[in-house]
Amino acid sequence: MSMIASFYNGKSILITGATGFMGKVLMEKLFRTSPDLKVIYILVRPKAGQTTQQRVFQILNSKLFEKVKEVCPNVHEKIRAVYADLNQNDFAISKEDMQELLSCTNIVFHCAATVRFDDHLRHAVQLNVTATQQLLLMASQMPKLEAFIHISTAFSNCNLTHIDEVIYPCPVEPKQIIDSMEWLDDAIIDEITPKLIGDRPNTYTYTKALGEMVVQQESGNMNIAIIRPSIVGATWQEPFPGWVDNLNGPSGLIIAAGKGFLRSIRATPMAVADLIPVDTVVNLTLAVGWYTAVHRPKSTLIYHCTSGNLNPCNWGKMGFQVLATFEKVPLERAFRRPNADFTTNTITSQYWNAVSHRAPAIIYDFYLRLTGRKPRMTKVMNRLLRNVSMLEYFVNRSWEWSTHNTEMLMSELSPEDQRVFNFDVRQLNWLEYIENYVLGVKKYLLKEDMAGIPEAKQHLKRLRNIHYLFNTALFLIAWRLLIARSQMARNVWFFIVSFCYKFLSYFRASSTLKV
Ligand SMILES: CCCCCCCCCCCCCCCCCCCCCC(=O)SCCNC(=O)CCNC(=O)[C@H](O)C(C)(C)COP(=O)(O)OP(=O)(O)OC[C@H]1O[C@@H](n2cnc3c(N)ncnc32)[C@H](O)[C@@H]1OP(=O)(O)O
Ligand SMILES: NC(=O)C1=CN([C@@H]2O[C@H](COP(=O)(O)OP(=O)(O)OC[C@H]3O[C@@H](n4cnc5c(N)ncnc54)[C@H](OP(=O)(O)O)[C@@H]3O)[C@@H](O)[C@H]2O)C=CC1
Repeated sequence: MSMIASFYNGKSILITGATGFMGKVLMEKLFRTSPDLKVIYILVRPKAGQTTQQRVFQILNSKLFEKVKEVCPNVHEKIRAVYADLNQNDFAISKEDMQELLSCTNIVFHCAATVRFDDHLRHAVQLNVTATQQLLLMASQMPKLEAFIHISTAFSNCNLTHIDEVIYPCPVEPKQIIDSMEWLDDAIIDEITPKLIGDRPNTYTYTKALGEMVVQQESGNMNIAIIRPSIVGATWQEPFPGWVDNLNGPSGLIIAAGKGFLRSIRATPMAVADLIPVDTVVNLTLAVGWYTAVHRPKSTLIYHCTSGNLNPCNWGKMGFQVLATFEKVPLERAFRRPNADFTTNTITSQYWNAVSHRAPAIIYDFYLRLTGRKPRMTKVMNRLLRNVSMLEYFVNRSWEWSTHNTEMLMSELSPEDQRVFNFDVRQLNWLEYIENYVLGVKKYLLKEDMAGIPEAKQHLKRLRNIHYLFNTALFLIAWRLLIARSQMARNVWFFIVSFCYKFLSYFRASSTLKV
């Protein structure tokens, strides 16, 4: 049997961020491979009109958990949702719940974070730094704690190009930042944010770097490890290929491209697309949890969970495969036909934004107005382009992450564990993975029915015809205007017409001679 799977049996595990993309896959794998685990405590807040219990119920009844229910039919009894808000003091956890968590927890997986790039620094610090500090304080009071696993990001040091499995200090100490957030007002924070984040592109990467420093400083005697995944994408294999349930990272752009909203992007085709499937990240996380608890490394080990140095794929190849998949399985009700132009030039990119994105949106809004409906496409397009501009930093650069610790861990696993908790990204076939990713976006994220594919293809044909018709009409109008205003255009027109006439006469004469 797998050593890692049996390690988690009988354990009480605390997960933050369990309602998130990665947290759900982590829970699913734990229940499926270690159905005899004692309990999983999850810190959940009510959201979107749902109580914590309703949220858990919804997760357990989702497609992702179908296999779990076969292996572990009493999964509902093994999950304990603890009301908690990581933005509040002591996470607003009740005294009784806190007592239970402190006395029972064996392993902590800290996944919760704000992953928004444009979050206000105060909020990002609260969640990614202060909450991490508070959780470490809680963990230090857990007598049965065997390991604390912190999920960071490979981009926490994206201001560097070569990144080792070490913690790089930020100029200002996290404690100072936490203190200053308490008394500075929003306007001053806005003013100092660019200076604080320095050459990082956003508050997310900066606060995740501060979070790592906090982990290092507050580790005390605990067995701690940090995992740094790169861009987390849909599942590769488990529990089934292509599962994804949020718009982060490439998923949102795949939809925007498939629906024909986004047809070009400022991106470097040869830059490495460091995607990593979410099940690979989860397998590594569970292996790290086991290794950290059992082998108790002397220092805090950092594990890069990246693909670029072992099995690189680039954005050009990815865009090509996304488009190829949309040829076979198009999305329904596309706005325009999918296309993926990559340009590295800012002026060309602005030109395409005007011609290929904004102009069609304006024309469509004009059509909506004419038909008595409310125009909305320009607004949607502006928002999309703003969002895309925030991702551009990551698609125009390549990074090198060293993966010594991750490779060391792989060599420590038994062949059975290497199979059950596979995180060897060298085995990943990119073309197959991207195709499944696109299919997953269609099925699980957009909830589109595969039976609608013929209609979607028909719709794309109609869009192609409209496109040809529109271009022909545009050309004729432009030509007509030109002829009316320019003698030279008239001469060219006369030349073309007489040439065609002569050619036709010659053709007719030669065919008459043959008869
Ligand atoms: C020609 C084209 C061809 C393409 C072909 C395709 C080829 C492939 C090319 C691929 C290139 C990929 C590049 C990826 C690079 C990623 C690098 C990551 C590196 C770091 C990795 C990490 O370590 S970090 C984790 C990742 N972190 C994010 O990736 C957050 C980003 N993102 C935000 O920072 C915010 O998103 C941002 C943007 C501020 C907007 O913010 P925003 O407010 O304008 O828009 P939102 O997205 O919030 O919301 C808009 C509406 O979507 C609804 N919605 C929101 N989220 C939802 C959810 N999860 N599920 C359901 N629905 C959701 C929401 O409810 C709104 O709906 P409504 O309007 O009705 O309310
Ligand atoms: N996705 C990616 O591409 C990458 C992610 N990572 C890291 O992986 C981890 C998980 O990311 P991912 O699953 O994608 O992120 P999600 O945004 O999907 O999930 C974030 C989780 O944090 C929880 N959370 C946020 N704020 C609070 C709060 N105030 N109180 C309680 N819970 C809260 C969310 O709960 P709720 O559902 O209530 O909002 C959710 O469960 C993060 O640490 C992230 O930095 C690293 C690299 C890449």
